[in-house]
Amino acid sequence: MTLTETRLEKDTPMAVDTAEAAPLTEPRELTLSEVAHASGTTFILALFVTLSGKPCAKLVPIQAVKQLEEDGVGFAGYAAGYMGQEPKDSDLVAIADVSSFTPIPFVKPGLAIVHCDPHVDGKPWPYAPRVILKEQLRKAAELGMTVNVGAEIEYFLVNRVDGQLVTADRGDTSANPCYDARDVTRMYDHLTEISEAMNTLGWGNYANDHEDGNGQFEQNFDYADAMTTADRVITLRYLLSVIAEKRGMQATFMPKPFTTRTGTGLHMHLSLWNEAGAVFPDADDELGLGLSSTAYAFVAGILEHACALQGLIAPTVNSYKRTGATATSSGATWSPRFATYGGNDRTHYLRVPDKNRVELRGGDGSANPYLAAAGAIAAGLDGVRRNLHPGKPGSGDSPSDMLPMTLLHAMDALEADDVLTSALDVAGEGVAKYFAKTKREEFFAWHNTVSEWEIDQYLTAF
Ligand SMILES: Nc1ncnc2c1ncn2[C@@H]1O[C@H](COP(=O)(O)OP(=O)(O)OP(=O)(O)O)[C@@H](O)[C@H]1O
Ligand SMILES: N[C@@H](CCC(=O)O)C(=O)O
Ligand SMILES: [Mg+2]
Ligand SMILES: [Mg+2]
Repeated sequence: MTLTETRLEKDTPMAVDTAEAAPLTEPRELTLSEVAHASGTTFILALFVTLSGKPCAKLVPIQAVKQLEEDGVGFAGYAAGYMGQEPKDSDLVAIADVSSFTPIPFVKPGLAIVHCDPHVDGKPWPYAPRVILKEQLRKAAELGMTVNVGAEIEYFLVNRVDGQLVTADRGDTSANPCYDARDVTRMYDHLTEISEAMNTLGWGNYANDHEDGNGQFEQNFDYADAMTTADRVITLRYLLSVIAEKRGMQATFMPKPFTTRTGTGLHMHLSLWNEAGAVFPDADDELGLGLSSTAYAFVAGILEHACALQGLIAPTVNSYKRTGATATSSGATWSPRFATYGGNDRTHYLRVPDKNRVELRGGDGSANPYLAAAGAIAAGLDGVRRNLHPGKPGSGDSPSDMLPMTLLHAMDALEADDVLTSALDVAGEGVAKYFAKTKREEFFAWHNTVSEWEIDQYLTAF
């Protein structure tokens, strides 16, 4: 649970005056208590994420930082929900990963977040999303590769008025609000507060825009290694939620909050790297995308496992109103219905914007970023190991490429897919079954609820 000085970014608030800490002859590892004290932290949110993507934390005062560093902090896993625990089970002990330590004084002066790995009885808990992603990164390392990921955070700013969901900016009602300069300006204080926070942290916020749906925004930050990006997605969702609340709004990452408007994606850009550098580019590519055979194999792996992967990157009932075979057509919503790939073309499941990366557009704001990255990497690496080829880019949609229509179809596909179930089952069987079972229950809970639509449709129909 330590951090080497050389990994600290100079311009982040956690940078330490190293002269005080140790001689500079060799990089030395900094402890949680050192980085916390050096950054003026007074309270730490020791945080882990459940399988459903809920951030859970205990607020630890600086006086107890040594205890957090040495023993972790305990949680009743069953109470957290969705962590594979029963009420009788031993505590989940969250062990801080100091490399994820992030001061967030923009929320409260002196506050920091540290992402933690839940353990049970001294061992990493296999139901913990961070533990699952770590295992997949270890598998990539066995192939001599590391994975970089860039994530795009889209969200709506909303309010509930008299039980109705409305956009927080009531003036934002244009038929095509995408990129509208006035909508961005009206939300200026919120957007710039988030932008400044990201840049203070050294994340490289480079754009903020109004998206395709009224009240929908996107705020971008630079890619990093897969684990860092997954942690940042969680941190940013948290920041967006609490900063929106400060202004009397709610930030929502729900995939499709409004039936008739564009949904909320979590696009993930992925690239592979080895000792020689970037693995994806290859100037000799005959198919014209500038990709190497390894990149094509990675693409082919994701396409082959796409239906099962949707179960991880589009994991709610609501997800299938944004994407999939029966959702509104792709041109209008920019979300895919078919598992296809192409060049710089946003109607595909996998888009290759340039020779350096592939963009996976199937995921949405309800995705757990650790499971989403783990699933995408497992699928892609399966293609690499088997040296698959995806065929020509841009070949049209065909019924055999259809993405799942509902969460239930996605769970069937997930359970039938050995590669993705083993990606979840890092310590043998259990997690994939548990995940699918819980998601099926979610599906039937929704299915068994009588909706307004049904009343309108059937009340006087017979
Ligand atoms: N080689 C790479 N590996 C992984 N991620 C990358 C790489 N190069 C760029 N990225 C990341 O890809 C993401 C691009 O997001 P951005 O929203 O700018 O693109 P976009 O997909 O064109 O947008 P949209 O889908 O909203 O039209 C950023 O997070 C960026 O840092
Ligand atoms: N909101 C779209 C993406 C829009 C875009 O490409 O910027 C989605 O659900 O994936
Ligand atoms: Mg974008
Ligand atoms: Mg995108």
